[in-house]
Amino acid sequence: MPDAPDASDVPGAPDAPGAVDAPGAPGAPGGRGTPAPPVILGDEPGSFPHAVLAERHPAIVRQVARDLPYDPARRRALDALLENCLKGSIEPLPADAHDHARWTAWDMDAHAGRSWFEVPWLWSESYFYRRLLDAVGYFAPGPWQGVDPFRPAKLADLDAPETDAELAALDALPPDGLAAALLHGSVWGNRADLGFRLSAPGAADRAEVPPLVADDSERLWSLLPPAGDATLCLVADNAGRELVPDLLLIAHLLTHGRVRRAVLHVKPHPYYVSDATPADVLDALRRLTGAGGTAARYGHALREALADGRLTLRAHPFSCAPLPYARMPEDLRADFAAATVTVLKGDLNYRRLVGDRRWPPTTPFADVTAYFPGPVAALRTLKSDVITGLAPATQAALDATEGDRWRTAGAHALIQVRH
Ligand SMILES: O=P(O)(O)OC[C@@]1(O)O[C@H](CO)[C@@H](O)[C@@H]1O
Repeated sequence: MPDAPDASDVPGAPDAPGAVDAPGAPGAPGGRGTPAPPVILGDEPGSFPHAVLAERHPAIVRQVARDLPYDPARRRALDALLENCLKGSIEPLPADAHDHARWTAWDMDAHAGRSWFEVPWLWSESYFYRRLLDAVGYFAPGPWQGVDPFRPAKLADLDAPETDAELAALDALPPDGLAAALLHGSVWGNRADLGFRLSAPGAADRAEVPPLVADDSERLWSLLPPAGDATLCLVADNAGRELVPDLLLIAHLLTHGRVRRAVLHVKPHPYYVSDATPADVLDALRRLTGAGGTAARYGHALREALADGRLTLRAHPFSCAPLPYARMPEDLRADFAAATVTVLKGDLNYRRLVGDRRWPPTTPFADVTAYFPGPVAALRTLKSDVITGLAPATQAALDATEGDRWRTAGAHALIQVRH
């Protein structure tokens, strides 16, 4: 299902290849004189990025082959992808691929011919999902066109009994605590990431409501005063049990007058297993309206807001780009610039926001996001090495008690805001 061209298809667009990815390049996140450290690659055996390429991706291919009755040709293509990712080199998209020009603008030629482990990890992960969609026939005319290979896993998650319990719990919350509870629900909902659970089974349940390592929630609320005129842009991450609390938060803000208009960005096609697409938004709305109580009320409020234009859904091609947001195209930049605040959900969006680099954890969040065209907030559980904005004492305490594990285990979270 070809998606619409975006500004980055235009030669010379501001996100031209190489513009800001090179360490220390002008305009690289790091702004205000903070030199940019090296971009993270997947080439170090034993490292988290290496394990994602060598272990998580094969597990994802096996899951997809198990979950849907693909025909022999599709299965051979999945096997070939696996072989290529582990032992081969990156092959460019076929010249007639609908998004060939876009991927060319997104550095494809620079990385073709190299091992998947030797190019920026953000790039190789993203390209893996693009190739996986090719293997299952997602873009090609035929019976599998537009069939989400991750839909069985996403629906199982959405329909899990835990979701019923979470939705019913809403009715027991005191009205004056609802906004804070929904914000925290949205943050911790980010643990419901199906790719992550494949390689860290049980991780999402292990920690007992662990503390936030940074909490700028007061700053976030100050941007959204009651009876204000705010436009909220929320860049979603996962479907199912993360999208449900995200939607509840949006519904609450809209119905309580803290936000006049909301824009919800989702992915134009399946990505990183559980990332939300427009179809997943409809599934989540169905789940809400069928639940009863506050959840159903909010579900109906969201349907009305979509219908009358107070809530807009976007599926921009750059949402599936293998690049940092510093290279976003002009139309997306304008969207974010028009928002009172843009809330970016999840680990991958965090990596793209600050740059997928080995930042010292105490690097100021405001510095690395200075390029962003308006106030920006990150709501994320920690599932990869990238981190900025920690107080020195927080980093010291985490290192002392957990070694390096706190960075990737999904047991900590953060709310960071730059005005
Ligand atoms: O963006 P999300 O859903 O919070 O997390 C995505 C994730 O599971 O995938 C990447 C590794 O593949 C990491 O950034 C992170 O662990």
